[in-house]
Amino acid sequence: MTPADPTSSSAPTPLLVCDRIERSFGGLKALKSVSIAIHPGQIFGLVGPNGSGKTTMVNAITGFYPPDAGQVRFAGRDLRGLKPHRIARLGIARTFQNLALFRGMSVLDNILVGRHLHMRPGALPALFYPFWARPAEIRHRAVVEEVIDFLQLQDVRDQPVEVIPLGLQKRVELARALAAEPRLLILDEPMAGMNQEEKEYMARFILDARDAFGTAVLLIEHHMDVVTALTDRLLVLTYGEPIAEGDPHEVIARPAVVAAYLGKGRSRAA
Ligand SMILES: Nc1ncnc2c1ncn2[C@@H]1O[C@H](COP(=O)(O)OP(=O)(O)OP(=O)(O)O)[C@@H](O)[C@H]1O
Repeated sequence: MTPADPTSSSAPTPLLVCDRIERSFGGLKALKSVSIAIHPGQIFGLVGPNGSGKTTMVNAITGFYPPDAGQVRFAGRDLRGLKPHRIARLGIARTFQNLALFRGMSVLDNILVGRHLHMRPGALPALFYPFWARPAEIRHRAVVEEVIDFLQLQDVRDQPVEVIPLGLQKRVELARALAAEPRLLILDEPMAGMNQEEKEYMARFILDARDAFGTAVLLIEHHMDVVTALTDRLLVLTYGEPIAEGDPHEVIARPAVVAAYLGKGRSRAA
């Protein structure tokens, strides 16, 4: 552990701060005063039963459904009013609960899409292509090649993405997100539908990505074995409300959390 241990919630400056986020859909309060602080290099777990507000929280952070109240700060910057692509450009990449890959495109091209945030199309770069745009393109390709090596996707790089197994498709989504060189990676159920071996691979890649690039991770996941193995800190939501937060092993044993998962009402943890 380093002096400013990123896995500790007491590390000095959080990368992401969500302060008392509220979000409603019509009469439904999907998020009720939810706060999160994630530090650089930390893997932060967000769990809760179906419909508890996890994806809504991700959408509040990434600007897809801006909060009705509360504040999101990333790297010291207030994200209020920013469009999703601007937020992404600040260094937040996400994967989706349901795969959002481009069918008909190769694995390589799908991963290249992750670089588009860093591309600056325009007449001027095109005019001075050999001097200006070409070096940028070489750099984009180099980053993508590095990610392909890192996630061991060499064997399928030229295949149409829809023909490879689901576990590998999920890995391609992770690759596309990593290709953006994010400071915060948001993974919405990255192991859904995977077999045990695929889950173990994905878990290893998430840990390796954090270790290699120092990326902070917000992980939404239903598999509790994965959550306790990977996360440094855990927040549990039920009906849009935080009911427990802290050390993952300790949190999942709390009676309120057990009750929430067993559907035995909405008792609160201290
Ligand atoms: N665009 C929307 N319009 C209306 N209601 C929505 C919308 N998005 C989410 N909700 C509602 O908000 C609540 C929280 O949904 P959300 O998808 O955030 O839960 P979740 O914890 O991610 O669930 P799951 O584990 O099933 O993915 C649910 O009651 C859901 O029906």
